Amino acid sequence: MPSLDSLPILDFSRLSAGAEEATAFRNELRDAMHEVGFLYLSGHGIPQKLTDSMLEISRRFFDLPEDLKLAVENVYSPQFRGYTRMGGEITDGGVDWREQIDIGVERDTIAPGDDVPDYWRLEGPNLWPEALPEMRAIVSEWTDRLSSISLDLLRALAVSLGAPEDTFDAAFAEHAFPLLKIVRYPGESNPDPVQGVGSHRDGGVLTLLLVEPEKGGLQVEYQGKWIDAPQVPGTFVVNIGEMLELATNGYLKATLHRVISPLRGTDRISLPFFYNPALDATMPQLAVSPEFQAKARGVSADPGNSPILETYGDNALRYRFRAHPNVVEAHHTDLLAKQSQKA
Ligand SMILES: O=C(O)CCC(=O)C(=O)O
Ligand SMILES: [Fe+2]
Repeated sequence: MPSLDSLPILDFSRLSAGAEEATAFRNELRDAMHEVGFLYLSGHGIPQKLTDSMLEISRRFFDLPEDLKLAVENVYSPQFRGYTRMGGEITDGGVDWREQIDIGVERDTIAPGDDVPDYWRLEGPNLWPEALPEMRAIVSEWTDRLSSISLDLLRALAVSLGAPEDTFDAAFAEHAFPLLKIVRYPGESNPDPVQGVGSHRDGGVLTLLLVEPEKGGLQVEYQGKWIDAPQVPGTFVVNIGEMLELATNGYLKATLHRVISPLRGTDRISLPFFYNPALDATMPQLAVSPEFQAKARGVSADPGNSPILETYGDNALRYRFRAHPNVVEAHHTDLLAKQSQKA
């Protein structure tokens, strides 16, 4: 593939514009996710009003007084939900210059036991800021809509690779484990930017990212170079996570990316949504047709050099341990020895 100045753009509405358009969309989706692993998705049908409400409630959250944000700090959540203060997260061995709130699926906690895998510790309630009671309903509509688009994209990818359309459905049907992060990158320096979030691959299946209008900072690796991926109006950035790379034996690519901090005097809000399967799901190995299998590259090395684990929950827990040592210290020191073998 020739060099690339910007990510490909694909119009999601083509998937429901007749058989021919749908096939063309699926093939272009597959090729972009094979070559680049990232694209902009337009035509997704999310009402602008909902997007505006999400960005507005996000900004209001970050504008809350520090003590109200710290009242929902992740250190109070064994499930790693809630607020991460500035400098409280580590990626690629470096400190990320961002604050965020993590919101997952609202479920009961699961009692520990000898036969209960450790990753079930990630199931449980969210921490919602009391000052913003309307946040819950907006976020829940957002995650429902994004889950539905994500599943359609997965089905399209399955078909495009010659596999049954429902290949991935079971892993998500009953107990999917999506996660929304609401993130703010403050502008801290000038002229030399700092690490907003360090270079990484996403650990799940598929990520849909909304960035505030007119904000840059996201960079995506392509052929050994960083490509800028500024916000494009009306689109989400969509990318492949490591579990989908694993499921396709590397045919679809989980691509390295990072965010460079904005300059002092500005900031940047983004909403990465990670569409993840049930914690106990193993990704089905896709029966990729021979034509594509021949071009599969195998699976990229995890940045920490450890193999991607087959069960999603094992990966999820490992990522959480790496990124949020304060939560581990408060709730999970009993697992430290076991986890450090997997790290
Ligand atoms: O904020 C962004 O633009 C991307 C964030 C990201 O890559 C992540 O949180 O995994
Ligand atoms: Fe990411």
